[in-house]
Amino acid sequence: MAAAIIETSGLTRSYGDICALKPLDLSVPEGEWLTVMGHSGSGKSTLLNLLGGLDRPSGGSIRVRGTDLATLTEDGLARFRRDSVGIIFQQHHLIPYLTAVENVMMSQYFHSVPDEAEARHALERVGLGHRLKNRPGELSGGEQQRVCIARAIINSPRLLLGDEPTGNLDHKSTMMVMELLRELRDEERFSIVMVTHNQEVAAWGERTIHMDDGCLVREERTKGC
Ligand SMILES: Nc1ncnc2c1ncn2[C@@H]1O[C@H](COP(=O)(O)OP(=O)(O)OP(=O)(O)O)[C@@H](O)[C@H]1O
Repeated sequence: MAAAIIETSGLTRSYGDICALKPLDLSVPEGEWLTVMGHSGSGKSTLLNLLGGLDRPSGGSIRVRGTDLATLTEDGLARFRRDSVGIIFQQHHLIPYLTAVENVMMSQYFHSVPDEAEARHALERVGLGHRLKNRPGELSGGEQQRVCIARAIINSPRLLLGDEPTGNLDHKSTMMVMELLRELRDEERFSIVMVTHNQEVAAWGERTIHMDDGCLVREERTKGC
């Protein structure tokens, strides 16, 4: 059995008197593709934000590759986000007046040093070698999401988090993005945790957990890709 990349114990998150995440024990083996499903408001984004070090737990522990995120300082958490995770959201959050390659270089700037050749290479890997100089408004929704994937993988993260990354895409673009994620994951062997409402998207993962009212209520093995 592979070592765990994620290990949570009694993990909780409350916002005032709203308990968005109730004590959660979750273990994700290195290399697993895990899907998170559940109704709106069931705590999926709350969990993903905690795993990505974008938010801090109210209680319990959360270890990613052995590091207890609750013990990190703000700087330590920023380093964790920079070095260990890549995150893709439903909204692409690209800078509208920068080209595709400049958008990827902007994220390199926060990681280390912008390197245009490396940014071009990342865009070529996601099939956008011919759209390097286009701005987000000139790209389709699927292409914009591929820029986001290039941006998320530029630093070779061990964990890729997706919060409804295909939520705004039509079926064809969704399948292209999923195929791309599968290829990249086969090459890089990173782990994936992906929130989705789409059963077809969930089938690409190896395990699905179902959330309801802040609790993990059920899990199942899925087909995998
Ligand atoms: N910053 C916040 N402040 C207050 N309440 C919040 C905050 N973030 C989330 N919540 C509440 O926590 C609960 C879980 O929210 P969360 O966003 O995790 O749900 P979700 O399953 O991702 O929903 P959706 O599918 O609609 O995105 C909800 O009741 C939500 O209103």
